[in-house]
Amino acid sequence: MIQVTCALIVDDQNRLFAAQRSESMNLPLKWEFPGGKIEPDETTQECLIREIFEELNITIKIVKDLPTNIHNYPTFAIALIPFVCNYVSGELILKEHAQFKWLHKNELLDLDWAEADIPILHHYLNLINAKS
Ligand SMILES: Nc1nc2c([nH]c(=O)n2[C@H]2C[C@H](O)[C@@H](COP(=O)(O)OP(=O)(O)OP(=O)(O)O)O2)c(=O)[nH]1
Repeated sequence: MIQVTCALIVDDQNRLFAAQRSESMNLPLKWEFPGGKIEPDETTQECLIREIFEELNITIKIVKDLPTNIHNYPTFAIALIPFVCNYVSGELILKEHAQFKWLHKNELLDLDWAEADIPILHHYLNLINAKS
């Protein structure tokens, strides 16, 4: 099973960052939380900070971990390890994705998400709805 970290990056208006995978990637044009596969000898947090810098050219701060979601796609299985994060610095430049959006909570479910992300999105929405 591949271990993949992903970032739920929240801005100061409580919008969440969503990125669309490009046509040439696995799961083409699906929306996801940016991140990537854990390399040997790095922690999940180190992986996520590295991946976000590689993919988006920004530095983030990890705020909180959310429960890992195990998902079986038809051809592979994934353990998707999510973290709530804040933007710290850097100009946002898309290095791999087709496009991105900053979305309010009521807009998030309209996107065509990668299947493994959907339980994570619901967990996040339950958390913030419980707070408000
Ligand atoms: N990054 C990321 N990948 C996801 C998410 N949901 C989901 O099913 N995936 C899948 C898509 C890919 O098959 C796999 C992650 O691969 P990736 O291509 O993004 O990661 P990577 O940059 O480390 O990969 P690579 O180019 O080194 O092969 O996990 C998600 O929210 N974020």
